[in-house]
Amino acid sequence: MVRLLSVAGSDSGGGAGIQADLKVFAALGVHGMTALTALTAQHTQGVEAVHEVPPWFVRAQIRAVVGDIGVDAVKVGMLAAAGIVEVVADELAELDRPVVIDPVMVATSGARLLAEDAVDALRERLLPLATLATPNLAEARVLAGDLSLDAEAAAAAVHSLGPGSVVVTGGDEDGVDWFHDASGLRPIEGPLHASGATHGSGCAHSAALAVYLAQGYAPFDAAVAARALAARAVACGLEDLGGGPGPVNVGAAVVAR
Ligand SMILES: Nc1ncnc2c1ncn2[C@@H]1O[C@H](COP(=O)(O)OP(=O)(O)OP(=O)(O)O)[C@@H](O)[C@H]1O
Ligand SMILES: Cc1ncc(CO)c(N)n1
Repeated sequence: MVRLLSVAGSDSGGGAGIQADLKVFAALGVHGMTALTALTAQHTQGVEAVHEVPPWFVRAQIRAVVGDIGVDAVKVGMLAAAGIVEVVADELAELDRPVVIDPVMVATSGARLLAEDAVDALRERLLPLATLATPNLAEARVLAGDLSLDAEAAAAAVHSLGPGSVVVTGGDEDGVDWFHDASGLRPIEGPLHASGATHGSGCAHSAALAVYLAQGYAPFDAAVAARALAARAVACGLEDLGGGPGPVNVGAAVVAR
């Protein structure tokens, strides 16, 4: 049994965060485990409140599962605070496993999911530990420190910060994901679905990437497969749920393969 660990926040609305990750893990037939970093009181229209988990307890959750069950790959999502970034970096540095870092910063609704003073720690401590990093264009620009970059330039700039490879996702732009590794830049193209159900697309994408890396896919092949799964999850998304962008539907996406 392939064992996945998600280090991420809880979305009470069940669309993003840990809830999306566990749905992906179950749908792809792997064993999912979690280290919660924060609880959000959240729905499709926004984030009402955030309750951070103390860094020592994030560390305790990671150590608990690594020590007994073992981990084949890790997906990192919302980290909330600099102290949490530091302990996650400490623990991942000890773990010789593929790591996907989704540098979650701001929810689609505009709520901050990472404190502004935690961006430097994310860039300097965590990104160099990533097998693959999956910023969207806005996150890639912040990490690169240049808000005027286009997706191709942003992918190159984030790659130079130390991850093995980078995918700048294009869901909010044109649907083209830009992959950059040591051999350069490649587009990952596919349909852009006109769906009102995109909540959790980025979480589902990075969780699927971690599964495919654990199963031995090369990073580019994993990124192609994860883009296809995330796109189908958007196409099958639950548009009628809630008053905002509805949750992606990962289970239906896997059945539709
Ligand atoms: N409307 C869409 N049609 C097809 N694919 C999509 C669509 N929206 C997003 N995707 C795909 O989903 C994956 C996640 O990308 P996206 O840019 O949505 O991440 P994100 O902005 O981090 O998501 P989130 O809204 O969860 O923060 C990418 O592979 C992207 O191409
Ligand atoms: C908990 C959580 N993680 C990530 C995102 C980004 O989609 C979100 N909205 N909520």
